[in-house]
Amino acid sequence: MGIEFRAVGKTYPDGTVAVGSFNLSVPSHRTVALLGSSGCGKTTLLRMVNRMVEPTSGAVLIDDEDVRERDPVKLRRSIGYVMQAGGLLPHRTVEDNVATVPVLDGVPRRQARDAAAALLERVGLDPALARRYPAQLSGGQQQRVGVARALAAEPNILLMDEPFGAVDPIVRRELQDEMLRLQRELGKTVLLVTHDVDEAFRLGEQVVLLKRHAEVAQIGTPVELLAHPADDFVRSFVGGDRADRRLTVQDVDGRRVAVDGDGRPAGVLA
Ligand SMILES: Nc1ncnc2c1ncn2[C@@H]1O[C@H](COP(=O)(O)OP(=O)(O)OP(=O)(O)O)[C@@H](O)[C@H]1O
Repeated sequence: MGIEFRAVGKTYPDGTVAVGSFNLSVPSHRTVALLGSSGCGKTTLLRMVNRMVEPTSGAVLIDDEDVRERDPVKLRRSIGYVMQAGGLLPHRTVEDNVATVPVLDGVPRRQARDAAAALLERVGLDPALARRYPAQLSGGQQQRVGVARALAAEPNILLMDEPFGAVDPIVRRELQDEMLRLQRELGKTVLLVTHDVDEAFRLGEQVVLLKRHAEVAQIGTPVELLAHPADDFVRSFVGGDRADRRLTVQDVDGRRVAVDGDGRPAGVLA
């Protein structure tokens, strides 16, 4: 399932221009990261895919069909959506949070709960946590539940809005690794929003770096953005001018060690 943005614009009723005119093709089974500073329009773009926000110009297509042709409720249920801090329902248990959409879609509750238990395991959670409420979980566990919930309706498309933003860097890294593992197994079409360069580079096969009004500064693989930044804005955003990204090689007793611009070792070359 591919997603296409065709000259999409969004001006909110109060006159705020969130998105000028945005074009992008997200191929099936790929992970594309929308990267940019706060307020550049990332969330607005993401929400136009599942019609939580309607564009004021242009169109969003899924598999060549304009999403406006689709019933918004059905469309939303058919697309996984992972929000910052999990976005869980506080008064429902973990298993019921995960089972909510399948039950709405007509799956018997018992069956949906069994499927939820399997999904919790799949995202690396102990099924014993299924009966807890979200507040009884750590931030990282809540975010894993958020991913399980988004996967519960077996969507082909997964939208992720700063999904791992609310946890410390170590847990964040674990969640990113888990996401990469899951994505290798599942091969969903993933559109991810983040303001974190490292997250975009770790998870995104393609990275779309945005300026204000969702103007595209550059689209490319992480390697392309680092090696061939289109301009100073891109170079500065991706850290090409940052000492901790600039590596040199030093010979240490016959082994080649990569050292960053501040002299800290970054790794050993094989
Ligand atoms: N409902 C709304 N009404 C008016 N303006 C809005 C609305 N939602 C967002 N905006 C504005 O549109 C612009 C883009 O917002 P958006 O949330 O898409 O950006 P973002 O890149 O996701 O930012 P962040 O990373 O801070 O969430 C901002 O200027 C924001 O204030």
